[in-house]
Amino acid sequence: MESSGDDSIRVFVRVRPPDPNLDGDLYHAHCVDVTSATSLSVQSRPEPKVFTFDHVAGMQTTQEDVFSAIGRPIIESCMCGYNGTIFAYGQTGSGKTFTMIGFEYLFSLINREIEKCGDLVEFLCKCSFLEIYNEQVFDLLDPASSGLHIP
Ligand SMILES: Nc1ncnc2c1ncn2[C@@H]1O[C@H](COP(=O)(O)OP(=O)(O)OP(=O)(O)O)[C@@H](O)[C@H]1O
Repeated sequence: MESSGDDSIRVFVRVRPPDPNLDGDLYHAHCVDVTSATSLSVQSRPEPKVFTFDHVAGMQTTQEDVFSAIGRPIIESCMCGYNGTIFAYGQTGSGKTFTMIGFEYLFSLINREIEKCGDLVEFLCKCSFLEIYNEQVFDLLDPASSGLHIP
């Protein structure tokens, strides 16, 4: 999801390629077709169901493509003082972690600002990894975490 510009929430779908370890028929079986840059169709009877989103990225999409479409605009608007959230949602193994990893661009923009402004600016970056599983929130950076309380 992307929050920036005119729309407060944007929904971006990434269709992941099949696991290369799957054997023959399973590898080639699929039930989702990307029909345009904003729609996909899911096989169902009697006819496929079409869903539309702000953006649909097919199996060939690279990390760079996803980053340009989602990460870069959010990071740039954060550097202008706006709040931004990228939230990955999907079933186990659907590629949330794979898609979200990589923070270098944010740090390169911070370094650029520091070089420009020196001591006049200060940046604070915090990072947390949380998992919501079976309606419980886990801190993935704290192995002792056993379900965080939400007030
Ligand atoms: N677009 C992709 N292209 C190639 N491999 C992918 C892609 N997306 C995910 N994978 C691979 O699929 C596996 C599962 O992905 P990942 O761990 O990111 O899923 P997840 O949604 O974070 O799962 P979980 O909810 O269980 O943590 C990993 O081995 C990852 O490398």
